[in-house]
Amino acid sequence: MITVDGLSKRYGGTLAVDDVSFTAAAGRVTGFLGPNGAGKSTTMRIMVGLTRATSGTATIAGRKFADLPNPGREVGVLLDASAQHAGRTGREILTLAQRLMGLPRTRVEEMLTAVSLTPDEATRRVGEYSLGMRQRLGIATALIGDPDVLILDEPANGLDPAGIRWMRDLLRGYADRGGTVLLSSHLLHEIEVIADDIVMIGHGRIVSHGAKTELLHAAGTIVRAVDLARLEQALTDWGLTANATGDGALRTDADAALVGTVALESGVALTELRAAEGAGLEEMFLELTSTTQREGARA
Ligand SMILES: Nc1ncnc2c1ncn2[C@@H]1O[C@H](COP(=O)(O)OP(=O)(O)OP(=O)(O)O)[C@@H](O)[C@H]1O
Repeated sequence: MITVDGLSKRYGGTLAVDDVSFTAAAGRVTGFLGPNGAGKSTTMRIMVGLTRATSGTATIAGRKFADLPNPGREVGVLLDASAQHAGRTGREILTLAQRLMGLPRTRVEEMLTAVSLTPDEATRRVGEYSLGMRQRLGIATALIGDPDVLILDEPANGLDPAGIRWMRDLLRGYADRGGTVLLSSHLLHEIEVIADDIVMIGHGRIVSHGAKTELLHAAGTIVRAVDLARLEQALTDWGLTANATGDGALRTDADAALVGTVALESGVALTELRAAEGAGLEEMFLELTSTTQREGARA
């Protein structure tokens, strides 16, 4: 289990991580989702002791990374697949990790097989690897010590759809055996496909956290009416919040039965009434992404 408690990181005038708290549970794949610059990498770097927090703590199974006696046996880490030594072969990189952690030599071949790097690929220098191959090698390095916890920053970058499916199955199996997985992505779809739980971060702050199924189903109701303005007024009069979706509908947090009752009482004819599956999470994420891009354009 990973526990992040009140974590903040300030770089000069930038509050990169702002009072972030969440847990990543054993047996679950937790997706850490946020647009570029949201604070994911900084949070993960703090978890593994590469960056010092301004305040707050991050612990793995109750201990700080620096206090773990043989960290690679407890936490598998992949922060930047391109940071591997370009002049070494894949097998050499895994052999170094195997020796450093005091593991049996057989682990190297086991890991090459687990991540589907062929014997030919294993003898090539990493400098010649595609990004997808580097990700596979990085995941092999993270897994070699048979740790209980995995921390992976954007591991799906550079993987093709088949590669993403492969990774999902690998992480699923790992979590089903009791492992804790925290993986980051700036793509909602990737997280939706892979994760059980989602922690969404924007501008350094957690904006949403929960089981994926709950987040996707807590999305409210989409409703259309012949007279949309009258329906919006009626919902507001009932103390409900209704927002225009931009394509001629309203989205409200009220359930469909309540929206139907309001419409009936107000004499408004509905043309559509349905649960807004997934839309809440997606809209929230799109909003975060667009504000980040607008700020990027201003900068
Ligand atoms: N070493 C640093 N010095 C100054 N500012 C930094 C440093 N590292 C990160 N930042 C800033 O902190 C904020 C969060 O960056 P971070 O890399 O954690 O985001 P991210 O969510 O991982 O984004 P990305 O997906 O683009 O890597 C950004 O505004 C970034 O510019």
